[in-house]
Amino acid sequence: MHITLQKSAIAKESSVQITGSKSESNRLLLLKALYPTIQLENVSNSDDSVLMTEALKSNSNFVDIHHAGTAMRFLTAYFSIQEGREVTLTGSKRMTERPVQILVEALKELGAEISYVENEGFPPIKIKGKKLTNNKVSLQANVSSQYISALLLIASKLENGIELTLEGEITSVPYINMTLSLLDEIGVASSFVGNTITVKPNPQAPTPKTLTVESDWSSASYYFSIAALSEVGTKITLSSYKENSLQGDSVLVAIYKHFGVQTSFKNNTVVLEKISTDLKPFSYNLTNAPDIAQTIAVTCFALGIACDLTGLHTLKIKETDRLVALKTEIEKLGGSVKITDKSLHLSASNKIKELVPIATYNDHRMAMAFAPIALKTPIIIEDAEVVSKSYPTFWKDLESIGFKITK
Ligand SMILES: O=C(O)C1=C[C@@H](OP(=O)(O)O)[C@@H](O)[C@H](O)C1
Ligand SMILES: C=C(OP(=O)(O)O)C(=O)O
Repeated sequence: MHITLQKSAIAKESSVQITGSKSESNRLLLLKALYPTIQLENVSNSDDSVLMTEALKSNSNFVDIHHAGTAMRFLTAYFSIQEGREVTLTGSKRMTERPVQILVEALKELGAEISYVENEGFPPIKIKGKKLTNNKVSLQANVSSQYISALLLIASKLENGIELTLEGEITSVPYINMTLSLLDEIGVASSFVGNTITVKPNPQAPTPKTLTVESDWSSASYYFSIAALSEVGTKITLSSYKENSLQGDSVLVAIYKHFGVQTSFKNNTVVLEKISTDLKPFSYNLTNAPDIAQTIAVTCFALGIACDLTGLHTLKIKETDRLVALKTEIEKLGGSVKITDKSLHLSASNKIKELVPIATYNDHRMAMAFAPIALKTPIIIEDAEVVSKSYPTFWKDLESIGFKITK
């Protein structure tokens, strides 16, 4: 479904309720499968979390998790410890191009039995669930933190826990800390010192406990962008958020100050207010928050300012090669972008072409990141339904704050 976003202006004051964090949800869903006394509230309604829930419930020996990267990596670890079960785990065509070798090798070091069904290093994989008896493992930490979180999520169910040595520069660190914090909330002890993470064994179910998932900060990023492109005085209230988030993408609060957006926290909500139009070029290293790269690049383009984004080495193996996708689509709109395999440079420009069809490459974040352009000029978003990977009600929520959308 291709949609057209007419040139829009949003209400002076508006509010949106955003679904739970998909990262927190997919961790907690797995932990709930391991420790059923946990209860969850505000679980994400994203496709990725629905797929995770279904995969954990299913007794089938064939599990397809479509485009869900965290589900692919977390379930690889989960099925490795389901003694006596054999599962073939696969996903979309793109998923069969997203590497899992580092995780598979680490699990094998712990004693897992996993084989590749088609291409060495990539899904589909066949997992024979076993009791894993080793507890020491080292792995390369600069490709995806999801491999590390996957190991940590099952660690407390291993006889001797885990002692994990991280090699090389550690990428997406806040996601590792999120995993450890959630383990802590259910009573699993861990430490992260230098490049070593230790998780203590804990076979016991925690005393019944309800955990409330904070809403998704990556989804909130599109509203930061909308606020940045709106008139001074525009206010958007998002719920349910807290000031001390486990989600690294909450760094948006600091980043969007640069684009004139002031953020305040009030009773589980976050209020974004556009307060100034003083604009300067922007530089930032996004190693800790890769999922907001597209949002920021498009904000800068729409504001007409130059930006230098670094630390983007993980973008090439996400839903699509996001560096190439950003360059291609921003240039269709009239911008000028230079990329390497880990950085993006956008030149300042002051014209945006009208009614350009933006390709989304099965990537929810391409669709959502480009939508705020409609505040400047009409735009077409192709295959707009991709947003359901993380934020199924995105278009409805945009309409509710004043975007004019036609099919
Ligand atoms: O653990 C997680 O929930 C995630 C980790 C990040 O991946 P990488 O560590 O591969 O960068 C992030 O991009 C992804 O959307 C979610
Ligand atoms: C990269 C993402 O997800 P995943 O790796 O879980 O597919 C994302 O949501 O931006």
